[in-house]
Amino acid sequence: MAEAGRIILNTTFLPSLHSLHKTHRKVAYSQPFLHKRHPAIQCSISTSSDTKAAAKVSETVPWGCDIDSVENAEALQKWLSDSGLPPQKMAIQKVEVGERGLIALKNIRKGEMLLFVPPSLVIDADSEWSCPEAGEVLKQYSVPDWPLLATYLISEASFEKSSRWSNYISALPRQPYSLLYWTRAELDTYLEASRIRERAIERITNVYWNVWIKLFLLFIYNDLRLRIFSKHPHLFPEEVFNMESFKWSFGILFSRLVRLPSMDGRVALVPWADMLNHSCEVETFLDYDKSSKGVVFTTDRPYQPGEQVFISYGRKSNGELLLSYGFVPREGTNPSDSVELSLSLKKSDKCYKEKLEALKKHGLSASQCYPLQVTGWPLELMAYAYLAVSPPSMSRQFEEMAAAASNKTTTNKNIAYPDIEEQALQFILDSCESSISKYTKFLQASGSMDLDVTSPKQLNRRLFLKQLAVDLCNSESRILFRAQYVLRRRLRDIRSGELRGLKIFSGFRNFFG
Ligand SMILES: C[S@@+](CC[C@H](N)C(=O)[O-])C[C@H]1O[C@@H](n2cnc3c(N)ncnc32)[C@H](O)[C@@H]1O
Repeated sequence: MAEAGRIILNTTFLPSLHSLHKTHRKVAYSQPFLHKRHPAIQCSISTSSDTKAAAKVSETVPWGCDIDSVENAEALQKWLSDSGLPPQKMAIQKVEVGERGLIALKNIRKGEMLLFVPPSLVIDADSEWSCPEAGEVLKQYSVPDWPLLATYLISEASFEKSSRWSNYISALPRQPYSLLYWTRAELDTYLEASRIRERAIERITNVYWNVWIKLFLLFIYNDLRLRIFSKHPHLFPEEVFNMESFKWSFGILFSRLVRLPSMDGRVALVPWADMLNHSCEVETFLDYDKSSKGVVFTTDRPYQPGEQVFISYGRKSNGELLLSYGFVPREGTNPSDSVELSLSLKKSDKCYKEKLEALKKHGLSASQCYPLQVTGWPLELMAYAYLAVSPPSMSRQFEEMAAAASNKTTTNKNIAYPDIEEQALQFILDSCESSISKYTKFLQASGSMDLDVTSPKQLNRRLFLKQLAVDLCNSESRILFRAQYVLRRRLRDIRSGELRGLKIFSGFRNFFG
């Protein structure tokens, strides 16, 4: 699950998950159906109509809370303290950035260690189930961590108060902010200009619509249903384990799961720590501290009482943050922001076949996306542009260009062909401008966009989604405008002959510096 692995919080902690298991508090387990389970909503799978999809959006699971509910978070805080969380220098509060977050109660120094969530309060693949038979069955089928945890969360949620995690689950958002909750129609309408739309559709596809089943076989609901749930309906009743409840649990995992790279990539939910919001201005992340035996992080700036404390979810673009976590940082605040620029070979190219063959040899295709940043772009992008514009007389260099265009090869990327440099830069500029025109069209239309709503609640949601889309488009188009400016200037210089022959553009990584 490379994609899922890429979007989880950037952190390394907990030396052994088996040690977590050992220290788990003993709980009185309930037998399936001795306790009444809370059914999740009934739903059917439909891909046929956008109207149906839009109607389904209001359906939510019957557990969790409103995304900004502080009452449930306070109950969580109390339960955590009673369950072994040591006194904290922070408290959960409503915040301006991120709905709820952790606020400093006292002065916090730079370099101070905070949190100390003990292993017994961490949820991972070894956590004990309120319905142990269900856990056993998933283990028998060797279900990987992501779908296992998704199923675990639903199972525990359905046991309501009899689950030891009921206070935690009650404080989780009923509808996490995630593109998973955007319908196909909403993605089409709001993210028309951004490449992130395709990524979002892929992700939704991964989780619900089975198109990438070969790649993510064990990670999707249908696979679990067909292979496991249908064979054990008494343990996994469909009124609890259905599309809607999986959408919720995957939404929770995408936005709150913490990676444990030092544990061979194992993953965990860390109550309390997962109340920390992301800031692009901090570098600190969650970790396991062997001496204090808890999940901690070390501040990289001081905080005064009342200030919100942040961690980093990793160096991600605004699009990636929207995709996984459902928010877009303020424009210009994210140094890791990037936009994907799509480049394609021209079908009319006399050497189309040869170029495509060379690309395929290096794992590339006729269309490739490369990330543009406000500070520059990868050398691979320039190599692809050289290949795309090179004439038949350069066919012997196709191989070298294709190799340099691939980030899978270690060959020299720093190639330069002064004779075709102008065409290559013009080729990139054309792609940039075609992308810019899509953004401009969207941003112009967004002012008068028909939100197509039938209720005030739906209006709020659509306004919120539209604002996210506008923020993303503004930040992505800002990068494209910067690239356009630099490319035009460079072309003007080349054309006016000032730079011709000087070959000073061999290193493009710091192109904008
Ligand atoms: C790990 S949770 C953090 C706690 C969360 N704010 C809550 O109330 O449960 C991640 C979620 O917090 C929100 N979030 C985190 N950082 C944010 C930020 N910088 N701006 C806006 N929302 C943010 C997003 O909704 C994200 O999906």
